[in-house]
Amino acid sequence: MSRPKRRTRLLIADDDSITRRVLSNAFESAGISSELYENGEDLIGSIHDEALVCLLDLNMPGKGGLDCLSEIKETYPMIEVIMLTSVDRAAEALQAIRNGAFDYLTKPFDPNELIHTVQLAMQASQQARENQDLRQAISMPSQILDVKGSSPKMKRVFRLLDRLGGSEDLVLLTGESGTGKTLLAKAIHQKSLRRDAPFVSVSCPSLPRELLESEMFGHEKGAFSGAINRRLGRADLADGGTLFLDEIGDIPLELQAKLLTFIQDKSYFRVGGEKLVHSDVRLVAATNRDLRESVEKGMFREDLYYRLNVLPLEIPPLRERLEDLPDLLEHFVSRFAQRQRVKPPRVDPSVLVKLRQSSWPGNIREFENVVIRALTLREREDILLPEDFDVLSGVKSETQMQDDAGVSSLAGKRLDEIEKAAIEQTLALCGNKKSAAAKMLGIAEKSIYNKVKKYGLETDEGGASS
Ligand SMILES: Nc1ncnc2c1ncn2[C@@H]1O[C@H](COP(=O)(O)OP(=O)(O)OP(=O)(O)O)[C@@H](O)[C@H]1O
Repeated sequence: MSRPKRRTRLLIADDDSITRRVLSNAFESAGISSELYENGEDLIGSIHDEALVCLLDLNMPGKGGLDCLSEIKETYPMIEVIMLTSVDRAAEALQAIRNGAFDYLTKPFDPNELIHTVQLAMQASQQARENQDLRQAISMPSQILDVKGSSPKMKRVFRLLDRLGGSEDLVLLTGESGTGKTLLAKAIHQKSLRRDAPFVSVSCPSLPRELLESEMFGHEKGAFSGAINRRLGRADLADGGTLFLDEIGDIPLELQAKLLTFIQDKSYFRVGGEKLVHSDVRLVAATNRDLRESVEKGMFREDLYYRLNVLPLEIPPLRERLEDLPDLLEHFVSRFAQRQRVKPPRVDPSVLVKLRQSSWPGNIREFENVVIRALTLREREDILLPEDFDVLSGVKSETQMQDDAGVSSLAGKRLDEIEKAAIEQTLALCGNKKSAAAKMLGIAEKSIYNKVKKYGLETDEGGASS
């Protein structure tokens, strides 16, 4: 899978060709490529949302720098604009700052100042985008959640869920990967009085400790190199709603004390901050680890374990509730058809007989993926047949990498190629959930993030929240 080529991040408009050349050479030598335009109209006509910074000559014929600035800020508020001007027009440059420009530079340019200012503006723009991404990670609970299942084990879960929804207490969801903990966390939120406020999730193991702390609790400007602005954390963003702490069993030991205080008082310090911040959140946590065992191994604080374990809710693995398969199958078939805007195919009764034969180690996530694959590749439009699921065994043997045929076909291959293919296929099987894929592959979640980066397997998966 090759990544799309990144578009140029710095756009420059100046009607003077010598200035354009000087600027372009200076940035080139600093490793920053730029796009050059002779006037403001051309720059505005070519601007794109991957641009981080625009350098605009204040005094261009036609559309001047100030006009361009207001158009850019209106359409792309996160692109930073730096004005280029002569010393005698400083008053106009100040007006530009008041209108939202990041800074201004006077001709002749000092190359170091030029590059430094552009780098700062690029960081600021990137930071603004990250903050926006963070806001988008908040899923407003507008859709009705379809939690399926009619097995006695799921009926018990639903009964408990009804009782828990009304309470404000922390709920701990436990269960294997793919059993539906995230979906149930959202259901708990929807059943609560906080349902119209945000549901915000944070995935504990996907980031190194420092970043995770900043992701959860935010940071103040200057907290560490690169922290050029205050950044809100997920705890801030969940104010009034529910904060879902996914994979809490993987939270680094050094952060557990801060989390304990947060759970008890709902207050915290942003990284580098001195003011105690309060957020009115309801907490739901999830783990697929045995936390008791982690406590015994010294990897999890005992006080935090007791604090979390007040309202535990165990979600059973799919193999213990195969009675749910018909409901789940019908659900995924009709959802698939809805999304494709087609009539759902009939399901041959022997499909279920076949599906019952698996133990579904990847639980509902695996089941969902298998059903979607079968629907996509099915022979006949009007009916889903057991043969359409033959791909099922193929997928399994690839991911388990256990069967002899698989092993012999690997002989002589480069190890990194095998690793890349294994990761790619397992991610596909797990709906691009890195945590689930890491578990299946028996590697730490941090490693899968590193390897995905190394092999260029980045996808559109829901960032830190998944
Ligand atoms: N009871 C259910 N009814 C319908 N869909 C379900 C049900 N349970 C899970 N799913 C679907 O299965 C997929 C996996 O569920 P989810 O992400 O909630 O699992 P999880 O336990 O949080 O996994 P992980 O531990 O790996 O994060 C999702 O697409 C979810 O919508």
